[in-house]
Amino acid sequence: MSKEDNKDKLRVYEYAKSLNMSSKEIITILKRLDVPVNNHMSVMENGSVNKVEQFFKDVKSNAAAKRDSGPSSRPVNTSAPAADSAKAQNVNQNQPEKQVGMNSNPNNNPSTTSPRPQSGQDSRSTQTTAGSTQNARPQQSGAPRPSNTGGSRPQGSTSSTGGSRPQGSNTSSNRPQSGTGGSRPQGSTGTRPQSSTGGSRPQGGTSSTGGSRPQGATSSAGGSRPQGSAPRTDNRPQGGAPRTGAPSTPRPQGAQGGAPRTGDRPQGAGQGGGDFSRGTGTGDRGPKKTATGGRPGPNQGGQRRFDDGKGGNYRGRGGKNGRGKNQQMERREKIDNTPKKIIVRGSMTVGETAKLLHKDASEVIKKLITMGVMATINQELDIDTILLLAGEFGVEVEVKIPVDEDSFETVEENDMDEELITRPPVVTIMGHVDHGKTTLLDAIRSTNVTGGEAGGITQHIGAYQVEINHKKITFLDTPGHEAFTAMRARGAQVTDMTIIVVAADDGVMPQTVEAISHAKAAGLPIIVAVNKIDKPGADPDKVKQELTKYELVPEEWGGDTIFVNLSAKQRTGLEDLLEMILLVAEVNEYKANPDKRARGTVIEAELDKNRGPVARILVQHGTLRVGDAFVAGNCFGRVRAMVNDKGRKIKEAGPSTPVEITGLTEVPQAGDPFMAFEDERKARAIADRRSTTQRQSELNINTRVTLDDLFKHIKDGEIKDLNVIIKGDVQGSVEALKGSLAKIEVEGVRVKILHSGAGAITESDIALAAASNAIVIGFNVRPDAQTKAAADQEKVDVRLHRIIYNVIEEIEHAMKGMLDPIFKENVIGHAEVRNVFTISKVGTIAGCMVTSGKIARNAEMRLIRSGIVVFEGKIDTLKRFKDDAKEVAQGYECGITLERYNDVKEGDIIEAFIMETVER
Ligand SMILES: Nc1nc2c(ncn2[C@@H]2O[C@H](COP(=O)(O)OP(=O)(O)OP(=O)(O)O)[C@@H](O)[C@H]2O)c(=O)[nH]1
Repeated sequence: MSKEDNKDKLRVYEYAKSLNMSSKEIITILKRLDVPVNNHMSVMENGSVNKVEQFFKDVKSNAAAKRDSGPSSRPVNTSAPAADSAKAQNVNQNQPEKQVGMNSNPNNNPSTTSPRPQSGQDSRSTQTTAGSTQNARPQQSGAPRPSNTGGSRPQGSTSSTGGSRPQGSNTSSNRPQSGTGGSRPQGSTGTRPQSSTGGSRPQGGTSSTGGSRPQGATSSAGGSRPQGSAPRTDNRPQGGAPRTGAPSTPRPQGAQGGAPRTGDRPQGAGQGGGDFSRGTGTGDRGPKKTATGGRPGPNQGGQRRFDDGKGGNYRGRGGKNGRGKNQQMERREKIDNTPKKIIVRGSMTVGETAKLLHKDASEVIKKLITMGVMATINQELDIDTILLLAGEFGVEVEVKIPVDEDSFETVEENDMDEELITRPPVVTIMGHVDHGKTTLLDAIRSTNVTGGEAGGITQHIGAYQVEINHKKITFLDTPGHEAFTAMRARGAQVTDMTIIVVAADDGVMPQTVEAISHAKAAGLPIIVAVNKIDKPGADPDKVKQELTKYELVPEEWGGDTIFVNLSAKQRTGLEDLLEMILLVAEVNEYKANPDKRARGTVIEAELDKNRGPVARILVQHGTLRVGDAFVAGNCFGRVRAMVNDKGRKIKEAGPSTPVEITGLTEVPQAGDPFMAFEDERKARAIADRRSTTQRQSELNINTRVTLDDLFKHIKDGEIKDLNVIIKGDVQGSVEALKGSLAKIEVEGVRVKILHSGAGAITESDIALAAASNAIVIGFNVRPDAQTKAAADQEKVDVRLHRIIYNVIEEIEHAMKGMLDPIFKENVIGHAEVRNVFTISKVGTIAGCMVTSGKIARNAEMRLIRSGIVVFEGKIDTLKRFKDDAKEVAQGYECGITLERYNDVKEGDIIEAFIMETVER
């Protein structure tokens, strides 16, 4: 990987990570260098990287210069051979440079690191033995040791011996320096924000050797490291032994690993950390550090560093110092912890989102404010906001909305383009009675049997496939629009295109028009097959002419409808028809993903005497295999056997393949959705829940539109078109009605006539209305008993009229929400007549006892005698003793006179009621 490549779009945090430094450190350096930078997400241009690198170099050379001049730095270490130290020096000198190299390659850690591991490991292993043992000792012995470690190191110069060093006698003195430190040998000083680190060191110092050190080493070093490294290295060899376990450890590594390490420096730092901790492990802080340092993973500079950090925290906690520092560390960790990608399954609260992003809620809230969203921690964020928010943090989001598998037919699966393959189109044939639908289906089936399918004997399984030009077409075997629409009414969208068969000798007939309406209502492409052209008197052009009225204009006349002349009986023109089907299919690019669990629709199902429930299904997505568990409607099962339309047993069926399956527990209905599930238990549970839901929804009100609730649907924005089917006694009145309805103008909604025709209202009309959420208007026609029953069952609103004006007015009012209000009677109470007084000029007064509810002065009433209503009217006066009363409650006596009625008798019951309007 070239340096350049990696510099592309390099962000501060990435760069920092590559150096095992914190973003904050890099930001500080950048600011020092007057490079504009906002936060850890800021992009680092090549120039900035170079500046930082140069900075490191300078620091290094400064350090080297100091080192050379300052005699102090070299504590002499017993164990470290001179040669080593020399080596180490070199190494260190190199380090920064190499680091630089590294720096430029922030993304390359792995590769860069790779050499490192070995060296690291090597060194470590050696180290450990040398360093750690040695170190450990002194440490243990020396209580003070801890303190020093970190700080002393650089200064270690002062104290020469490991032993002494630890005591930090110096420490104190040195430390400060180091702390200040920056001053620290390397003069890197300034750079080091880590002087703070330096700070940490002391902590560490105090509390624990290793602990602080590593930190210091690792993190602080971060930026400074390079610098620090230089001197340190020097120390290293020497210090190796003496220097307390922790600190020294890395050194040796460095020494040994010298060469390789160089390159890796940054990681080296990390490793150093690791080593430190190890050293420590040997020493006091055993467990934690070991844990930390224990990870010898070669390339994990970064991780280690974390670990070190943690180690540091632990120590910090254990120790007395530096909560604040720990927090700093934590914060640093959090930054580094920012996930690359999160998975979102719906809206979440700010708190939850923050957690997912590994951020403080406050940080997220602040970010939201900058995005213009004021939110509290418990406020819900929708997916869009989460997407934006995550983007602000540079985090990628994958949205996974959980699927409600119970209503699997409504689940939309989005497949990637590359997962989709072209599937055969699914075709339905429709047309008027006797125009030749069945003959055409048979002709296609028998003449286009795929090669190799013996004898061409096909089995009726509700659909079949033919092949032409190596492409398949699936035909639904049940001709006629009723069956088609019945399926559609059940929510099944099975067909891709329709063939409308019109006999050339007969022309367009009522059911031709119906079929066209049904196909259009389903939004499907139409191909017109002009059949029976062999017959004398056949006039294909007349058919074309007639169909223009229904917006089916042939291409040669400037339209876009494909017409094919054929004779199903003589089997001519069939190929043309098939080719046209393929053409339409090609244009519409019907595709499906075969590599997922199967979904489809039940075309037919029955109970077979021998085989039990049998379902013919069309697989529409995925691939169905023998043995698959599935749900079909409210039934479930496991595919026991699968047979194709040629009667052959098959093991699997892909998209657009019709198959007959056995293995169901019950018989589903045509149009039921079908889906395979991972196991039978799940399929059973889903089927059970589906049937419960279905029972409940059947109890609930229908969702079909009626004129009574039309306005509500319009108000709720659920309806923009009022779908209407018009049937009239004669074509003339139908046309007149259509014309008038088209003129109705109500804002936000329009009348859409799905189908119209002369003749009685038929079951087919009801089916179309049910499938398309339409109302049916009958003008001077009525439905027969069967159709009426179908309409009741499907809850289709059928309006019967004899005067066009009334139809228009009713629909217009319904659209405007101006239909007369519906009144409902509400009985408020009963009173029994106990005495009757007749007073001249007043009339008959009924002395009553209120037996239930109350009697109100303004209520309406009916007088009931022996169960028969003898009068219905209004209460004239209502009195309690001599006073007028507004109402009298149950258990009280009252006097009542009725408006314009005096023939009240003892024992009569006065029922009071009020009329209330009911919201539509
Ligand atoms: N001459 C001639 N007769 C045909 C042709 N196609 C169909 N027929 C005849 O027309 C009659 C009706 O054909 P069917 O295929 O049953 O028509 P259908 O549309 O399926 O009729 P239903 O199932 O009742 O709706 C039969 O007697 C066929 O033999 C054709 O291309 N030419």
